[in-house]
Amino acid sequence: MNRIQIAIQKSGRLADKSLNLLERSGLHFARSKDKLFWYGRNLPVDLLLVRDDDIPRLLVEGVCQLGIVGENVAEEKLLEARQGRPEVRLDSLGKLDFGHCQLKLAVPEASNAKSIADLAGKRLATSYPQLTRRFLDENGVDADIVMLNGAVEIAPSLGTADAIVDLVSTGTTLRANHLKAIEPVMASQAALYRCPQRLDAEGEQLLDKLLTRIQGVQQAAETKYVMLHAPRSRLAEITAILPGAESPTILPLEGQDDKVAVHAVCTEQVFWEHLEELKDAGASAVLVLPVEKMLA
Ligand SMILES: Nc1ncnc2c1ncn2[C@@H]1O[C@H](COP(=O)(O)OP(=O)(O)OP(=O)(O)O)[C@@H](O)[C@H]1O
Ligand SMILES: O=P(O)(O)OC[C@H]1O[C@H](OP(=O)(O)OP(=O)(O)O)[C@H](O)[C@@H]1O
Ligand SMILES: [Mg+2]
Repeated sequence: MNRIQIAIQKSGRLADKSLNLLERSGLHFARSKDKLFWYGRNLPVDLLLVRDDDIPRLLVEGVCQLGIVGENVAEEKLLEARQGRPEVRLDSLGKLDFGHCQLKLAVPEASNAKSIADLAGKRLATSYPQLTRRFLDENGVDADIVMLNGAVEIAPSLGTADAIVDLVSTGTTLRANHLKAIEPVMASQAALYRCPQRLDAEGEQLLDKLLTRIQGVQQAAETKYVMLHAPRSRLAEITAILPGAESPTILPLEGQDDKVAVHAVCTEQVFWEHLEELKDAGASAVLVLPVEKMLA
């Protein structure tokens, strides 16, 4: 059968987490430091390490069958490709819960602008001209877009733009450049995409298998195995506190009639607040363990 190629970012914000996710999904690659192609050792699945901007096109053209890229880049490149070919598609297989950021409209701290409407006729610097144009159009505002590939945040102080549309996470970059965000344009995180072309039956089966594994790893990341001792009389109260736990296992404790052991798979995040509530409800010996893999 043909091998499946997965495209991920070679280096940058998404690189390590993308590779880590695939490795935790049981894919092993013959790593090579300089090469852009890592051969899959245990499954017919290889890795292509590229600039993130190239990933959407590799998928659209079917050069790669799977890819991990920020929704911001996928959407920007899709809008760009659709200008010449309106039929172009890219199928998202789900968000991956890393690489969280927001594309935001920001202006100099001293500016009076409060919204995009206040920037009519002005210049907006961005690396995302398509998303910025769509945002302008949606708001019925006309403004000039100054395309910059990097260092967008210095455009206002250089006098080449009046505002920027750029990625923000902690806000440190904006603050360091005396800018303030005034409107969100798009929320983004890393997502898994597939090529729009259908593969042969074997290829589709392998894609399904990979997707199930990746979802299993993601679900396991949120899931915790909780073990505790509970007074029999407060069992209902205690199990109700366990977040996302369906039918916990109740086990007897040797020599103790009034206490039982409770084991539960919590599919939602377990916070310190939950543990404090459990303790207040009479639970003791509470253990929270990570879950490595899950298969429903
Ligand atoms: N500050 C941030 N916090 C979290 N995620 C971010 C942040 N900045 C960017 N991202 C996400 O990570 C993606 C990659 O960001 P990065 O800065 O590594 O891109 P790049 O410089 O374009 O890399 P490349 O060299 O691959 O083109 C972005 O497109 C976005 O989805
Ligand atoms: O709100 P913050 O937490 O400061 O994050 C935002 C910054 O992060 C990204 O750049 P990155 O640091 O990845 O470097 P780059 O500009 O070289 O891509 C983005 O382009 C912003 O500049
Ligand atoms: Mg890039």
